[in-house]
Amino acid sequence: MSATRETKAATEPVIEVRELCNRFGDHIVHENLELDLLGGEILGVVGGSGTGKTVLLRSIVGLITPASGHIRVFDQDLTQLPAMARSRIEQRFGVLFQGGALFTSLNLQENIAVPLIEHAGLKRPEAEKLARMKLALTGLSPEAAVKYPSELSGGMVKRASLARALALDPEILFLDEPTAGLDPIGAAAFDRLIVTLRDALGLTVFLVTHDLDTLYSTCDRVAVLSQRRVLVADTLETVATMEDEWIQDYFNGPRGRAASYAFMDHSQIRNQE
Ligand SMILES: Nc1ncnc2c1ncn2[C@@H]1O[C@H](COP(=O)(O)OP(=O)(O)OP(=O)(O)O)[C@@H](O)[C@H]1O
Repeated sequence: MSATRETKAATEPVIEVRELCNRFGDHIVHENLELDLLGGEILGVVGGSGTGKTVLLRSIVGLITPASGHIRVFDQDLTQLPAMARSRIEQRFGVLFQGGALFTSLNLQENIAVPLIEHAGLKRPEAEKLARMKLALTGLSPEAAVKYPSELSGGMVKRASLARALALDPEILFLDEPTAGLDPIGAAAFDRLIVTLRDALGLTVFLVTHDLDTLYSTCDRVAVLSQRRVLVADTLETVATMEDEWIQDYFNGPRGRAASYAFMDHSQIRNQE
């Protein structure tokens, strides 16, 4: 856990994934995968390329139907629910996809107004007013609200996409590689924004990332995907000491050590010197 911010105690699981199997033809991605997401936590999901992090996220949010297994959210098994009931639960999710997935033909406030009109039944002027508030929440100015995605920097696109993910006041936020493509300063600012929003809005966050700085600066726990399952889900300190080749290369290779050192508090650094 980062020494730079206070840990908010995670409580009961809000998502329980059990015996999850996903396959594409002969290619088995997950086999009896088990994972809990605890209320109020930021859970980092890491693993080598192709280990199925995005497939796991997409299975939970309902974009992939698993071959078998159970995904219990707020004590209801999504794999057993009729479509309407499932959709009601999914409306409590906000998702930031890789690349942002904004509509290129709409400006930012129109983009964020779409879910407010479609799912919350708001009229366009109210929806766009609320959209501007959501944009402000993610640090974007009123001037940015009338810009089109092509007119924005990568960091602004990420913030706007986050504003859209927050449009319907979700309880659980899913982020797929939120800092990919951002420069280190933009990425660090985005990391801080995630923690601030989690604390201010009481969110629970499922965060897929390769970014070690993001893990150290935001996550309460880390889940490592390997060999078609979750190898371990625990605090960074515990995970980083596990005797597993990928974990050791990732957390204790040069980049991992640099990230860990950067987020240690100074007394820990002094004790090591
Ligand atoms: N729609 C699909 N059809 C066929 N195979 C798929 C599909 N979606 C994902 N896969 C395969 O499932 C595996 C896991 O993909 P996934 O995108 O979840 O990996 P990942 O861990 O998120 O990787 P990365 O870190 O590179 O983004 C990959 O081998 C991928 O090719």
